[in-house]
Amino acid sequence: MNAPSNTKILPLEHIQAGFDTLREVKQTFAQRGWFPATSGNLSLRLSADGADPLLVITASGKDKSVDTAEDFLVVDLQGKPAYPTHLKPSAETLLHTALYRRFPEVGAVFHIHTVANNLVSEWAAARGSVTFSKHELLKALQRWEEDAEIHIPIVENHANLPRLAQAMEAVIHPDVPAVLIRNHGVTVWGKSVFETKRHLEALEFLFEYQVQRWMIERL
Ligand SMILES: CSCCC(=O)C(=O)COP(=O)(O)O
Ligand SMILES: [Zn+2]
Repeated sequence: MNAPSNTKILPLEHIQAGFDTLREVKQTFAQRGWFPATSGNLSLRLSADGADPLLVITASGKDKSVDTAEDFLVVDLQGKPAYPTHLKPSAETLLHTALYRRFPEVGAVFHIHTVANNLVSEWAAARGSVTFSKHELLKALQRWEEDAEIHIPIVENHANLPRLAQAMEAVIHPDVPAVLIRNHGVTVWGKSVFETKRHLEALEFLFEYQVQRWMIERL
């Protein structure tokens, strides 16, 4: 772990457990090719009850398919490192902190770039959202009704991160745990690492389904 031994912010074991948890997720997603070209970022809240305003987040610009001692750091809800470190938090930390501030129950936020999520975000950008209905996997997003549907909002890919965070904050809905960023990727959240991973897997399934469906329809 890259935290100095005199860290007073939380028990070191607690921080180490957060690093270990995110490392497992990082390895799983890397094996799926979900972090091309250093893209993607992961974070979790360092307390089960939301009392501690500290997060573990991936360091910026790392090859996320490789494990090193410098993959994660701890930041506060403003995205500032919680202890002196040469590591830089993810360039997209503001997107994570905006979600933790807005939803005290959010325990983890994941962001990945895939061809499928980029294609869907581009295809539906003019509408401002993409809708999925009557899919079994909507249950993984807490939609249990037979005629369930979900609208995933899409924002433009502003290069200015505070602007991108603002755009995302303007469209997030408490019942829809994801935002697509046009030709960039998807940011997904949930109450726990388990729930956020389930949300992301369900959404990536739906994005791939959509892309393959267009291909079939054009045959
Ligand atoms: C080459 S990826 C461009 C930045 C990005 O979109 C991303 O998800 C990764 O940024 P980070 O600073 O978290 O490594
Ligand atoms: Zn990104």
